[in-house]
Amino acid sequence: MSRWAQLLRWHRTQKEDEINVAKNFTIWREWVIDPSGDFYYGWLQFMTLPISYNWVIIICRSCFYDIEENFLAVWLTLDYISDLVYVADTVVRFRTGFLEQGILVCDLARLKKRYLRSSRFPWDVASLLPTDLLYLHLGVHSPLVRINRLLRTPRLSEALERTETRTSYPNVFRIAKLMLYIFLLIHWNGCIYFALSNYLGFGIDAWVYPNVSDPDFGSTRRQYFYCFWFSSLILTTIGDTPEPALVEEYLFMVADMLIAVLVFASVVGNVGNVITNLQSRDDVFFPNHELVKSYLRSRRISKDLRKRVDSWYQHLHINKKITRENEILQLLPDTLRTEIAVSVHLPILSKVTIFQNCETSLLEELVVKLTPQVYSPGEYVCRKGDVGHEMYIIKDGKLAVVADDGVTQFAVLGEGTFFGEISILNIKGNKSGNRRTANIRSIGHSDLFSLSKEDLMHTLSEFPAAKQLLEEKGRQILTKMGMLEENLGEGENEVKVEVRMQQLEENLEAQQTKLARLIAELESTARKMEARVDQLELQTEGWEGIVAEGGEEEEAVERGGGVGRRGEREGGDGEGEVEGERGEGDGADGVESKKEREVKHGLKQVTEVDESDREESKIGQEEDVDEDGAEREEQ
Ligand SMILES: Nc1ncnc2c1ncn2[C@@H]1O[C@@H]2COP(=O)(O)O[C@H]2[C@H]1O
Repeated sequence: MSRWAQLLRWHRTQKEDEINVAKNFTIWREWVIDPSGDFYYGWLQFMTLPISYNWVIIICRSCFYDIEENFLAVWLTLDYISDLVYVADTVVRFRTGFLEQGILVCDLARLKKRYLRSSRFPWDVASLLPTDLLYLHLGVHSPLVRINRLLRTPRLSEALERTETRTSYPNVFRIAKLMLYIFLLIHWNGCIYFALSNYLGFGIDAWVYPNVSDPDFGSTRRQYFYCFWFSSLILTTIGDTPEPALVEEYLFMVADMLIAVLVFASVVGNVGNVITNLQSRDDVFFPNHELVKSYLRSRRISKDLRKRVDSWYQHLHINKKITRENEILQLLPDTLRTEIAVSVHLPILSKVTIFQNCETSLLEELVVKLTPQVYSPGEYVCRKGDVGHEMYIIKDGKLAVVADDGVTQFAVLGEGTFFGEISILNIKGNKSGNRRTANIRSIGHSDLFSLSKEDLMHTLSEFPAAKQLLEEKGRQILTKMGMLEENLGEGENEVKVEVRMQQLEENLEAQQTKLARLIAELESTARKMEARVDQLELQTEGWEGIVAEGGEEEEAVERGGGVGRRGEREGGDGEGEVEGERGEGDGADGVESKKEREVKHGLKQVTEVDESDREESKIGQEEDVDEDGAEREEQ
């Protein structure tokens, strides 16, 4: 039974292994390199080795036969290792992704197509051509056939560029890069000098390399270092080289001197650049001291004040304090700037008592608005009676709340505390309004963060709890100083009564307007009623006439023998209503007497007037109800 179990387990592990292998294979097949990732960067760094090797060794082996012959096995091994790295680099090239609309393209077919079509591809292929096959024809001691390997140099430039952007010391790196180029140039020049000497004949004159049969100049090491020294004398324009005697020697010297001019110019330019960069970095980090100094001199500022300025500068430089952080970071996007500010300042801000329990979002909002400031010993940060424009948070140092004599200290404020909030918070009952309530003096050097009134109010408007805390602390200080209005409650009551009075006056005005409208309406209704009564009287008279004539007409119709007209006339209920129903008839049947029409018309008008009156009064009532309702709400 246990054997079966073992067999089963073995089978299961076998299967798992197979699955893992398949998985790894799939991962490899889909493996794409992010050009901004660490792997790619590491690979570029690695590529500098074979490229540098080829740059240094190929020429060296070609010119110094001893070096070539004595270490051939080493060179051949290194050659083919470097070739393998080149092949691997080509694979990396095929699998390096690129960004399309900000997204990394991982489609291998597209990556392949892109590389094949790129301008780099032919050069990479050329750098990998198996030119070593020429050894068969020229012999194995002809390393110059591998010169095509130098065509991978753009990879070296890419690696150096990447390092320059990544390193924290770009200026040091730039100088190192320049030195590397100069070394390479001197090396190549030294090698060519040795080859030329060999061609012309060692020791034929003072200019060429001395005779190699001389034991002092025969060793390989001596040969190389002599040539390197000679080359560096020419290329660094130090001179003091033996006079050339042959045309070839002159040509070599002329070419070298032209190159030397370029080298010298590029050295001076690059070093100058680095110094300027360092200077401009200092200018951005610290305000320009020289400029301020000359300004102070030209304005004949007192020695004492100038000394204070100097000591402030010294303090900044010695303690590496940066006062222009916001300016330095202003080119960064908001999110990055906030993150940097948070990581730099948040630990200090969260030490501040009032901000300790605040939400992180409030702190993050505040942190980007902080401006670092440095105060020297004895300097006043604010003076009593000044208008307050900002509050301060103490990052480092001690400050004293002092009396007007500048000596008597009421309180000492230390790291993590804040001040200057009272005059910017508009605390109710603050007798000093927006004026500073005290003098604040820096005891030693102090690092503060200032936060402008606008920024603080804007942030606090979204965080009322923090505002209350700040106000509470301010009120406590004001109460201690006796600068808070005590009859604040009475004052509030006065305000309330005034508001109530105003409301009452407004209500009264509204009522008067309404009354005037009602009176006007009443008058117009009375007039209409009078007119209606007159009309009714007139119509009643007409009515009587019709009734009298109607009897005669009916008699006449009956006498005519036609189909009679049945007329129904009903007397109204005092307001007068007439309804007529017509039957079928001919000729004179439908004829209405003039008087009858007049009466009908009159009655209709009366009815219309009556209805419109009713409508009006109804609307009037509704309006009244509305206004009453609104008024009640107001009250
Ligand atoms: N007795 C005190 N103790 C601590 N801080 C004070 C004292 N008096 C005044 N301050 C602070 O000093 C600041 C001076 O400016 P403000 O009036 O704006 O706000 C004041 C308070 O923040």
